[in-house]
Amino acid sequence: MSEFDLSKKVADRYLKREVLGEGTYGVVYKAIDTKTGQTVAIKKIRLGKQKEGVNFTALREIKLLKELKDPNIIELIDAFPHKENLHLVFEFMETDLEAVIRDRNIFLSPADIKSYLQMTLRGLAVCHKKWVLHRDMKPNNLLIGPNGKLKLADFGLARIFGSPDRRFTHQVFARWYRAPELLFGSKQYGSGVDVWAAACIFAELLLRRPFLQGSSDIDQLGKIFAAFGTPTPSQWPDVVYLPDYVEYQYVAAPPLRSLFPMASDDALDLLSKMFAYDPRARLSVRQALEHRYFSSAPLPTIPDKLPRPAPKRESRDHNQFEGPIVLSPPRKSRRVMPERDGYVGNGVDDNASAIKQTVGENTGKSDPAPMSLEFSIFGLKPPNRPTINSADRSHLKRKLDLEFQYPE
Ligand SMILES: Nc1ncnc2c1ncn2[C@@H]1O[C@H](COP(=O)(O)OP(=O)(O)OP(=O)(O)O)[C@@H](O)[C@H]1O
Repeated sequence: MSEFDLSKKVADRYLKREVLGEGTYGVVYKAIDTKTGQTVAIKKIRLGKQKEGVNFTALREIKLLKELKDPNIIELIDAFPHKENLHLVFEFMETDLEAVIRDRNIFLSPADIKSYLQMTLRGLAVCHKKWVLHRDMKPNNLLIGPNGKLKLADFGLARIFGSPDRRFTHQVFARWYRAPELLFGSKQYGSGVDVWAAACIFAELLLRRPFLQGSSDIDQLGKIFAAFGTPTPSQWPDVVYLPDYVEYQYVAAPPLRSLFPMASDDALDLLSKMFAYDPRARLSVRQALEHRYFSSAPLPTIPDKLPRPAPKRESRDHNQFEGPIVLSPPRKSRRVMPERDGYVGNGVDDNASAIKQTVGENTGKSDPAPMSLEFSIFGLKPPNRPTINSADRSHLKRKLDLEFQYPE
């Protein structure tokens, strides 16, 4: 059986039901695993033709998810290439935190807010322990399962950190959740960017609306300064060295209590420390989890007692996708996601190319299908697709080895 047939065999295992939505990297479908009867979500990622003919985002997501196994991190059940796409099979989640926050029929008690924040930070703590930044923390990337458990999802932008000279792009994160060092162009940021985003999510849980809704990067900084005052040299000595730093007119900080009138003193204390300007002074996720806010009354609500909206995953194209997965042909044009609602999209290259690189060991759920996660990306060669020569191949493999090296 050819490798193409093998990947088709794996694809046939999943009975596609309906479109759940479309994100930056592709469409997400609800599907049934005909082998186990389990409902799953399949993220179909177009394999873009990038410099060396590989979509690094997709490979990165797989690699990261394999390393990050935790009750508060979405489980990657399977991954397989088929035709022009990479399919990532995740456990199915009913809703997400954005839907909870927006649902006006839901009352969130202080204990409920504490519970959602605690689960968010626990998932993040696992990422940071493994030297991984999430880098796209926002409420709709925090999925909620049938038992109320919150899980971090969408690691498409996440990336390894740790090496002191490793530089990153600062154009990550939905703008409203972006830390000030990113807005000032920092390229050597650390785990503090996720803590800032988690603080924005905490604030959003308290306010029931996004806290800092900038309409541009400059406006985002303006919103931050209006809330916390312009940073003083004693608060953030190194800010002046950041690439895009410009001096702003001094604005004094209003009392934090005036912005969060209903929050407890402990909640405000934690919030202010997660929102510290200087990333070095900002609490780490571990420290945040040890804050007395989590041990003082009221204790966090247990997940399955948390209020949740009715499952929002309704069928948009019901019946249209019945039957085994039928994959659409590759799109030829380059698609650039527009900015919407303060969320920053990423350009996605839709042209397919040969997939390469062995992805590695299985994520757990036993699956004898030979292409399941263990698939050799180097080996896949769908018909009429460009191939790569061996020089390109070894260059690419070296690059990927570097890319995926985790610090001890
Ligand atoms: N495991 C899952 N279970 C159920 N629904 C999911 C799952 N993963 C994603 N979805 C849903 O599929 C849709 C698209 O998700 P995706 O993560 O691709 O993009 P997004 O988070 O909406 O946007 P962006 O890519 O810009 O962050 C969303 O409605 C999301 O809630």
